Amino acid sequence: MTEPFLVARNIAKRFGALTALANVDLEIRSGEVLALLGDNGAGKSTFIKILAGAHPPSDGELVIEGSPVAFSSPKDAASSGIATIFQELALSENLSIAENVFLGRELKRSILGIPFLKRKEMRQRVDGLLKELDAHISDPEAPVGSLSGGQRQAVAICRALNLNARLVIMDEPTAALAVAETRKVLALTRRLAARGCAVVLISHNISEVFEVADRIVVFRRGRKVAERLAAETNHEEVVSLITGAHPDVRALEKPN
Ligand SMILES: Nc1ncnc2c1ncn2[C@@H]1O[C@H](COP(=O)(O)OP(=O)(O)OP(=O)(O)O)[C@@H](O)[C@H]1O
Repeated sequence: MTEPFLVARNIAKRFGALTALANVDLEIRSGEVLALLGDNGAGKSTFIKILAGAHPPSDGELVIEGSPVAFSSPKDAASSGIATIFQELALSENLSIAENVFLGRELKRSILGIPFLKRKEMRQRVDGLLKELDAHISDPEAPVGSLSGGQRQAVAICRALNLNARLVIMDEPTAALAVAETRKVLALTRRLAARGCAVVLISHNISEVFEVADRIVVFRRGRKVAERLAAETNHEEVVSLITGAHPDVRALEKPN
């Protein structure tokens, strides 16, 4: 088996007296969609915020391709190849797709000391990424504000790929989408993995998770309580792992 892209070892996060995460060990592999499931408050968001450099862990370490990393900001995580696509997407409504994809890192050339944007090159790069993702957008010059929810997800994914992301974390990407758009975003998720990215997907929709995930990890009360290959589990078992009715979880949670 290939080396994982990222290993989380014994991760804990405390907020004052509250333990949001404890003893989380997890491997995230390139080319794989890993779904993170768990009830409200299980610790999923806290965990991805640690991966994304938004929170430092209270304990434990993250190791990327064999080397320990310590992020002090989301920028640090981004330079290690980690991109997070939060539900809000953080796109600029009145800018075009290419402008959004290159925001803050525009390609420029200098003529007689005056900087000019390399618009054509940026547009070509974005067209290439959209094509690779099989995302059809009829007018790439249109402002992002006029795009559908699924198309916006595609733009956010293009931005991540343009930053050379090796791990893309998607937080409930389909929560606000209609059925047809959901299908497209799930297909995009698979294509990211096929391209060699590691993908972590947070979702509350178990059927959707079975459509795209290779592996399923369940968090409960701040702990990782189960890890399964999607092909070796089923909807019913996953529900019982989330609710704690599963015998494995009951054994873990039994008071000493
Ligand atoms: N910044 C914070 N300060 C204090 N407590 C926090 C903070 N962030 C999260 N928590 C607490 O940590 C625990 C885990 O929350 P987290 O948001 O990670 O869960 P979740 O699994 O993502 O849930 P949801 O699906 O509702 O987003 C909760 O008890 C939450 O109240």
